[in-house]
Amino acid sequence: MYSVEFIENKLKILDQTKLPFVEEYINTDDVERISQAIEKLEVRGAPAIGITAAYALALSIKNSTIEKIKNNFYSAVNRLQITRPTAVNLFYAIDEMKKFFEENFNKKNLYLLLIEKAKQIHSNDINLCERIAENGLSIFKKKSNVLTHCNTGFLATGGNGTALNVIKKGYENNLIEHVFVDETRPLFQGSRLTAWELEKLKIPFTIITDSTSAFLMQQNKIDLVITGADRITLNGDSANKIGTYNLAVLCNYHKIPFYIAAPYTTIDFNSSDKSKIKIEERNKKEIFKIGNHKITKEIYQAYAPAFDIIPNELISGIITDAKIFSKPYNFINV
Ligand SMILES: CSC[C@H]1O[C@H](OP(=O)(O)O)[C@H](O)[C@@H]1O
Repeated sequence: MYSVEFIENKLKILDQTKLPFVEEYINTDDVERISQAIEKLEVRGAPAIGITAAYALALSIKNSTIEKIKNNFYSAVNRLQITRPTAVNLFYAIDEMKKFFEENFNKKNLYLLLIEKAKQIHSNDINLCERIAENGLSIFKKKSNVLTHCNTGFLATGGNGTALNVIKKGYENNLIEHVFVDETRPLFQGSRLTAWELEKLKIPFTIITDSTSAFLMQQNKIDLVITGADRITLNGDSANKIGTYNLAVLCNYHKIPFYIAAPYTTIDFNSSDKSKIKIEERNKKEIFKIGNHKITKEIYQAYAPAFDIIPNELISGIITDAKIFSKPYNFINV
């Protein structure tokens, strides 16, 4: 299974808002519909939205006349660029596709070439996921109880995932005792998506509320924490799902290793530190409801940042496709 697949000249998106109860797909070749799928988190996860954008850019010229190719392509660039601001993988993929478009603009079969480029970005991520998982094995000093936050499995990537793929590989090597899964409010990527993936993988897990992690740490029930990232700056400051900073601070207090797993496509080589990271702010209504069920009055004030920032000093190691980086982090020459 994949979060997204390119089949019969359309993008097939597994609608993650319907999981874990319904496996329903969005089949489309329309850039606007794909952009909305990213904004509504029907497809989500830093690498997955980059891959999705790459296919969308190829599809943007699928039925173009020669005269309209440039306008259609760059309109799609502009539309996709404003979908979600934090995951740098989105902008990495857009830049890769733009460069390829400009280099091959005069070629007759440009649409097919762009599709092949998008497929290359997709298959590259499949490979990066596996290398992250292999590199991550060394973080397990014994059979461990692991806590993770949000969703970082195949639903969030083009392959088998980042942090959740490290957990998968660890389990396959008899290094995982149990996985604690933060539900991850307000959109429940943990209790809906990570739980669904771990069920499929037959890995033992327990869902907890986001506020339970501290109590588990206090009882010495967590051996390590591993999460993903949406943007990592050159000095290792990292943005990830809201609530990750809480975990990093707790790990520091309880002397529990805190790891981040991410491919190089999540490293922002243009940003020196956390001051440069733009945090997506979502509609406050996402806090006021669970699914379609309202839980309080929408007239109330609320604040819904989708991510927070983990300063590099709280990160025990950053597991990438190249290796595990340690402090002091410096990704300039990666
Ligand atoms: C492997 S990247 C997963 C990353 O993306 C998630 O954010 P969202 O669900 O809003 O796309 C979360 O930050 C995960 O760590």
